[in-house]
Amino acid sequence: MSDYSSPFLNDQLSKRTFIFGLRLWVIVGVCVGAGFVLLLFLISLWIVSRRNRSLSHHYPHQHLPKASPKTTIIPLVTKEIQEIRVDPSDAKSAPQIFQTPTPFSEPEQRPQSAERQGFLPSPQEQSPAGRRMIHIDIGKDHRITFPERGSGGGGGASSHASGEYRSAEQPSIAVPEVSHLGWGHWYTLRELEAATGGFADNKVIGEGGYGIVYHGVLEDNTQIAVKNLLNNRGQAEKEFEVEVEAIGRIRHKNLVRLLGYCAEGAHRMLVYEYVDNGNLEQWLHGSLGSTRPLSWDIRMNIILGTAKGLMYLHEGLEPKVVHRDVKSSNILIDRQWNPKVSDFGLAKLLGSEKSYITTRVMGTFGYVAPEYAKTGMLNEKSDVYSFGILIMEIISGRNPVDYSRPPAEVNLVEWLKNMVTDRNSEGILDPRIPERPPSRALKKALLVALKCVDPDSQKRPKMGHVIHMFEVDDFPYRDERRVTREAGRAHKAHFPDKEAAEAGGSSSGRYDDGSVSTRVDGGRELSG
Ligand SMILES: Nc1ncnc2c1ncn2[C@@H]1O[C@H](COP(=O)(O)OP(=O)(O)OP(=O)(O)O)[C@@H](O)[C@H]1O
Repeated sequence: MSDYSSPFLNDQLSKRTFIFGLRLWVIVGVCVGAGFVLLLFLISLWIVSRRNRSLSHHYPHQHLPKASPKTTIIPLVTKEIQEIRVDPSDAKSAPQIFQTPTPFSEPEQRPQSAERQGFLPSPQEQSPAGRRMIHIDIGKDHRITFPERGSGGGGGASSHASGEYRSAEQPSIAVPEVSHLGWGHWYTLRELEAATGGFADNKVIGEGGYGIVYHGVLEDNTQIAVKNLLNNRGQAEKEFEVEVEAIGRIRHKNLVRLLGYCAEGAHRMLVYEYVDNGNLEQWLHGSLGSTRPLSWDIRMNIILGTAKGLMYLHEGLEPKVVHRDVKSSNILIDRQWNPKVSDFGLAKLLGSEKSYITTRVMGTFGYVAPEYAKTGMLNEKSDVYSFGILIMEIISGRNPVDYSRPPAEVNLVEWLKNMVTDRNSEGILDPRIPERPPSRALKKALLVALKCVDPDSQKRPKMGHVIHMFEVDDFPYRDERRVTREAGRAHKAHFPDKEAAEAGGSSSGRYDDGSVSTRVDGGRELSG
């Protein structure tokens, strides 16, 4: 059968056809080829349509410019996205997206959607040179372009900001040249060197636990404080990230504003607004205060402003931010005597309604809440405790712990409590305060301070309550008794055993306003 059909098939295929006299096998070959090409074309069409469908699923608003009001669009990128980072150590890394706390009380800053934020990465494209480009829109007029670095070459980023353009082909550096983050700037090392005279010694403002702080002036004459982190210390790099992510977007007139940061090679720097009137420690205990002591009104303004800054961290953000190192050197003062809380390096984000067990206890001796020091249990009430110590420091002009004083006065809380129980509130006042404050105002401030250092953290007021107590004018009639009662509680915070020993066979009775009196030391009365 095959012997017969083969020559027959050959004959048939070799016959000439009417199409240009071509042989049949040529026509068949052309048809098979054309069919194959058509098949490939259809397959590619199918793949493209599938890809489009998947994109429209992930980024629906790109294809739905006007979403129906009834349609809730949940973008892939969440509302909290505020920062994009490229890991300079990994040439192939994709931009990473971080979540940071969302301020509640600033609706105009609250991101409405990833679309409004302009954070949606556009599809990756091919550059003319064949390198992959990643474009990220970060605001109305801002776009960062990351060329993917090839194996041999350095990468860079171009930024288009309000007409400004920096070419991606500029000198090969390993990180973005200048970028406008959603909340601030990515500064280059070069820019910060230029601003600080090459990090000159005469530009050093001070040195803290995490690095040296320099004063700088940017090209546009903006004054800045550059904190150069010692990232060779394990903790500093971590603190850097915590600080950047936690406070980049936070805006409040009583909080020092982070303008941006620099991360080039091993360098890690934070760039802050420059606050130009020293810090509270310098005004209370340093040269600034000895030449021009702060008035009572200024001190009260500093207490109230600091309370407002802390209240914003605790009650105006979700998740809330616990400062963890409230102290006088972290309260900067501007020319209008407004306080600005600085140094969020110790800040740790907390989920609402729960305490956080920290990996290590941090903070500054003399300001640390007893429960925090003992257990590492941390919540915003630890800040309230430190704030209570700060009020005492501001009123008395004394350091929280001062070993140059007689033993009974070394600890500020103990000394202050003794002064209160001896009904000598006036003796607590910093003798350098030019004018004596009204007695009522002094007692109110002492009462609030003592409430803040209550040994029971649950009984400490929230910062919002603290502000209320300062602002309302209905200070309790029997204020003296309340102050001494709080003094008793404060004493227990530091010296629970000593208190019991001192009290010995103490007796107690109840006042008609519900307060309880305790007799100690053979007759001296503490109300509590
Ligand atoms: N934004 C700023 N504007 C002006 N001065 C600043 C600014 N930030 C910090 N300083 C000053 O720089 C110095 C060092 O500050 P830094 O916060 O690093 O350390 P610290 O608060 O003294 O100690 P710690 O690191 O233990 O908190 C301080 O004198 C501080 O007042």
